[in-house]
Amino acid sequence: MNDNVIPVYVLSGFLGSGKTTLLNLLLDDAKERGWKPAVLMNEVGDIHIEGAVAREDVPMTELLGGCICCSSRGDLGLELVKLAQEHQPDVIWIESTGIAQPFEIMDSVTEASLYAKIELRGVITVVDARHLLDRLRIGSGKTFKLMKEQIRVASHLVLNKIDLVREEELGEVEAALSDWNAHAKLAATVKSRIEPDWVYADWTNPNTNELAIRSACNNDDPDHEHDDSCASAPYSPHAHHHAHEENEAHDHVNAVTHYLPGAADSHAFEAFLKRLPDGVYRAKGIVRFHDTANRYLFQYAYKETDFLPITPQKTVHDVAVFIGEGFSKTELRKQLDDLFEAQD
Ligand SMILES: Nc1nc2c(ncn2[C@@H]2O[C@H](COP(=O)(O)OP(=O)(O)OP(=O)(O)O)[C@@H](O)[C@H]2O)c(=O)[nH]1
Repeated sequence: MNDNVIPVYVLSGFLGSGKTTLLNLLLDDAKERGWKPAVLMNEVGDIHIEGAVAREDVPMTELLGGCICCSSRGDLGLELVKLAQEHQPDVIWIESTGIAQPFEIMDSVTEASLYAKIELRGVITVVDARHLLDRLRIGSGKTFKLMKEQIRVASHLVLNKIDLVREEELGEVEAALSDWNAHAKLAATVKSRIEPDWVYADWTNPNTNELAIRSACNNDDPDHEHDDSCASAPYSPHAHHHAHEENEAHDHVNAVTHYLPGAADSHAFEAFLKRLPDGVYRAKGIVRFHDTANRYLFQYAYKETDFLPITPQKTVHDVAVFIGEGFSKTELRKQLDDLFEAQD
């Protein structure tokens, strides 16, 4: 059994922005790398119309008839756990419906981390450049608000369909994106053509333990053509512009999943929760303490904490997850490691 943590990526973005196009590209790439991917899809209607993406070799779960962020939210977590346990994939992508609220999805993904060894590694939001431009000009409305929210929580922004806007218009949309989310990595694309390492750059492949970096935009490659896909890759001048923000970007966290190596002192842990920065909206996890007999399920929401003693019937891992923005992921992990020191 693969005992490593399975990375989960959420593909977000408004209806028709290019998420499925991106997913297809990522699946092709995964195949080339010899990875075993799995996909969780969600459609608003009752019938999934993206048959094009269905592949026999990729485990795929569909949540139909609702939006994963509301009616079938519990199902998302359950299905995710099932996918992880049954297939032990190397990576899971969740393609969310174009009208999903990203914070809610993150909440259910991190919830699933309590039951299976998975970790939310990124939220990739695909933005239709033309559509956003039109919405910017109107400047209000439900759709505009939702697009803004999806952009705000992204770790990666794919500004797609740039073939449909003029150069000066592109500048206008880019300015809006960096205004709403200065920390996300940004790539401007046609047909969502990114270089996948741009997404995986800091991900160590769980099966090989090697950093999964492969530069397809290598100019030494005799087959290399400097086409759109390379122009939109992180190695392009455009993306270099954002490269200096990369360290910061890691600290602009949407969600942190931290598997705990040992037990902590219960009072020290409570004090740690009380001291959590304001940017942490939500935390939960399964923890063990030196000074108590039980393991505990803890919940934290807007400064309120709750501990429930548990006796799991099945194997569950000790883990703590945090959702919020503008707090330091590195600092949080360090504090947790200090608290939950591994026992020999
Ligand atoms: N002109 C243009 N069309 C594009 C581009 N990228 C994708 N499309 C087209 O836009 C349409 C929607 O793309 P999808 O990838 O299905 O978008 P989606 O976000 O998965 O759509 P939903 O599932 O409805 O949310 C398709 O017809 C694509 O071929 C692009 O860069 N430029």
